[in-house]
Amino acid sequence: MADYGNLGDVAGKRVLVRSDLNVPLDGTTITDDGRIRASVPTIRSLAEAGARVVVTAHLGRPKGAPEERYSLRPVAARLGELLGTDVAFATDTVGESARSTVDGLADGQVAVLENVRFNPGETSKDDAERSAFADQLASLADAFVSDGFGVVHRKQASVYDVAQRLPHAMGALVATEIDVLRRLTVDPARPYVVVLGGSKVSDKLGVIDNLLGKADKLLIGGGMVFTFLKAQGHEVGKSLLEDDQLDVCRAYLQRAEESGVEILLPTDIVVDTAFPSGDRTPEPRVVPATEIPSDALGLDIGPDSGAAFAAALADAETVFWNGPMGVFEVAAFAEGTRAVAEALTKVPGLSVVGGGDSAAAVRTLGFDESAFGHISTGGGASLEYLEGKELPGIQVLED
Ligand SMILES: Nc1ncnc2c1ncn2[C@@H]1O[C@H](COP(=O)(O)OP(=O)(O)OP(=O)(O)O)[C@@H](O)[C@H]1O
Ligand SMILES: O=C(O)[C@H](O)COP(=O)(O)O
Repeated sequence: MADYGNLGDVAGKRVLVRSDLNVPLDGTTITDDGRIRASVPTIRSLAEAGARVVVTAHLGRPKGAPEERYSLRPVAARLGELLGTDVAFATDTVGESARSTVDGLADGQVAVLENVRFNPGETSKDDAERSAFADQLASLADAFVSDGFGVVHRKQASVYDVAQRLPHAMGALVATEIDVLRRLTVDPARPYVVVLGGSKVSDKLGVIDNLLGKADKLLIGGGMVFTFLKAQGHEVGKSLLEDDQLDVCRAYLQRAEESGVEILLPTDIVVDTAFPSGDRTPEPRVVPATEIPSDALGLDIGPDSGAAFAAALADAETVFWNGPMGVFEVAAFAEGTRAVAEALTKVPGLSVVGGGDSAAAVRTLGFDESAFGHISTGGGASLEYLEGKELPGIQVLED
């Protein structure tokens, strides 16, 4: 029998799959298809089991109305290439096109619906509006499979409400992601080292609060560094800074000292006088982290810091890394990220890379994905999991 988890035999059934196909695009060119590839196994196994697979997903953050640049059409085409089969595409989310596309599916065929965020009901904070949209989505299917791990922290119609309306199951990707992240929260093998970077500073400070009680070492790079350096009384020039988080950073440094957790900040920084853009040739300079000139901004951790971070990772049994160490998209500021990625490939224990940009960095810098224990498709979702927050898209499956 063609079983899919607790859904039983799915042959001939219309199965709505929520995937996270939110990939970076340059025009209509997909610059990193990692999330599409990660979504393939669940879609393929349902199709092979004879289901009529209806994929719903978002791309970017459109404001509840169609916008050509956020169309999933190129993503559906790439999915078809990866599956090695034609994938039908509906030009709306739950309208005429969606209905006729789903009606036209034979057993084992796959369709992708247009960007679910083109409908204002998807992300609405108004329960009635979200419910009405979820009713329409649910009417397109007989069962629901939740496989968009990157979006399970969102209480949105296609993630949360639709699961309340249909027999549902957790997809293989979500199950794998949760399994790996659980190993980071429940009795992780030690030493447990966490590396944090990137630019969404205030989003990520919350995770530090939780990790101070769990990790043995915390390595901080990327745009997060400067709020910490400033909190220690150093000048940071024009670097990324969240002034309203200075007290929070000071409190973390204090708590780390009291609880014996080692927080490693970079000792040298690669600076430039302007953020890289257009044709301007970067003019990188390495300066001590405590002496960032007033006209400069920090764009990467320096070589000494890269080596120190690598050394701190050398004996790690568990590592979680989120957020690049610098503006890795520009070669002059990619070396810190490369040093950390390289070190992660050598750790003796479990290494997890979490976050859309971190995963893209690893791939664009040419690392083989198999050199890492796990590359998570979730940025915000994996952080919220590690923060100990309840994820609505998981909780609804367990209810
Ligand atoms: N010193 C810095 N100053 C400004 N931006 C930086 C700095 N270091 C890294 N970045 C930028 O941070 C961005 C990635 O940060 P982000 O916090 O979004 O990472 P992520 O968690 O891996 O991704 P996502 O949240 O999309 O899953 C990159 O585009 C990089 O250029
Ligand atoms: O890119 C992500 O982290 C996920 O696709 C979720 O997207 P969102 O932050 O726009 O909800």
